[in-house]
Amino acid sequence: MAGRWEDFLQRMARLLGEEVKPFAEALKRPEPPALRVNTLKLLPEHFAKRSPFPLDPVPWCPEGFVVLDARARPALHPYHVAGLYYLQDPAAMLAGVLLDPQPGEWVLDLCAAPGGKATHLAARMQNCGVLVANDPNPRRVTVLARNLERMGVTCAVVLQEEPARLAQRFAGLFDRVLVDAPCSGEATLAFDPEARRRWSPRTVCKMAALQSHILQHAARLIRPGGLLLYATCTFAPEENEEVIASFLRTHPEFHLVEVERHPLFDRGRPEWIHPYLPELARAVRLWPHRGPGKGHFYALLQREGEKASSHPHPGNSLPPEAAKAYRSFCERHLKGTPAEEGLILWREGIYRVPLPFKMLEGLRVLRPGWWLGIFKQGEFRPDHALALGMKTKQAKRVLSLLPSDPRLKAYLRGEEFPLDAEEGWVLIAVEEFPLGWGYCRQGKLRNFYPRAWRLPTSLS
Ligand SMILES: C[S@@+](CC[C@H](N)C(=O)[O-])C[C@H]1O[C@@H](n2cnc3c(N)ncnc32)[C@H](O)[C@@H]1O
Repeated sequence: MAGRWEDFLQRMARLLGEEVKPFAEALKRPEPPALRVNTLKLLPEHFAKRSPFPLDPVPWCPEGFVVLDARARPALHPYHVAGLYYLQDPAAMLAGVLLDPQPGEWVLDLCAAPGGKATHLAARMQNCGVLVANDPNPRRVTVLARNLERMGVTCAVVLQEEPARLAQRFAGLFDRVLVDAPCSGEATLAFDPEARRRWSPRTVCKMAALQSHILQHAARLIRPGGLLLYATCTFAPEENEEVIASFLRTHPEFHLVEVERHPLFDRGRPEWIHPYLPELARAVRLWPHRGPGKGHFYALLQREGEKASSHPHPGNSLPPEAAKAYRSFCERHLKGTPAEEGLILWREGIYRVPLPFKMLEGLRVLRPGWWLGIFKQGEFRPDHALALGMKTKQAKRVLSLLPSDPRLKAYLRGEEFPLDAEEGWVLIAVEEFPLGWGYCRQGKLRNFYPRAWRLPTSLS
């Protein structure tokens, strides 16, 4: 671990003095897993009652808990695939709390993959409004789409774009924007050899330039009076206070917002940069040696002015044959239609879009909205995202399994099993939480659990 780790600690010692010792120890200590309960599925207090693991609340996030049993493997529990929680560093949970998006708003997560913070934003919005979740990295954006799906997010558009292209298309439209910027990742240096290999003082400078570039485009996306949250998981003042100071110099229409402070929050450090800008103290620093998590920097900015106009509504453009097939599926298998407005047909998929589809023309779109199903040869076949975005009480036929039921693991491994039921689609659930679809025919359940999500057979 020598070399870059030592260089990093020397830099930090110049800032922190004696405090660098507990800081370095905390960075090296293995962190217990932490999870954020998905309030789209259940309330934190209800989860706490049924949790298979002992939990300790995260002090600044009502949905967040640290798992107290070091042997627990929450990623392998069926509640995880059912989207009841997202495994997330406690320090990262503060983004959703500080930005605090409201139902009905238009929210943009500009650097969203793999989706820890985006899924939190959607839950705070109660799936109501528009969440544009964007990441330019093609591999990471696929994981982002999958995580949004697993968590039952139905208000998201997933894009793979450069911030400049979004700024041209959506200028001044968003109520809140999150820039969880790519950074030198100093919070991960102790346990991530790849982050250590990449880290150097030059990387810090390069990342600072990229962060300023992203922020500049983010600023154009915010409506008057809207909020912009800047976040990093790194400690270097060059990537934190300096980026914000230079942003404020070139964007006088923004100011730093004083956030409600928890005793474990440290303030931003104006004294670590030149020229001295006292309001930088309004930023928040979380340190690994002072509370749970590996540390983060946050700065909440507000654009001056008042909201001027309301947001455009999506229209319906579903061709009649596709609409007929979708309705006939809903009549036969569901109690009502989960989505009536904003229906479109795009690349054989029927989606519920949260904004006018023409606003997405020419952009690299992964998901224009909630994927309801495929329309092919006159038939509608439900998609996995439909299952995860609905409630079991909305389906006519549900196979509800306990976590200990061997059929549950068989389902997650993609296996078929006998089922004595009428022919048709069955919503498979762990207790009352949907996991996916099966199709029952001739006493057997055909498995429609997506291949990419299946448990390896070795995990029996
Ligand atoms: C810190 S990670 C985001 C983590 C994510 N917000 C979460 O909570 O799961 C930073 C992300 O920025 C993306 N990124 C890299 N360059 C970018 C750019 N020029 N514009 C926007 N995002 C970028 C990376 O692909 C990466 O996924």
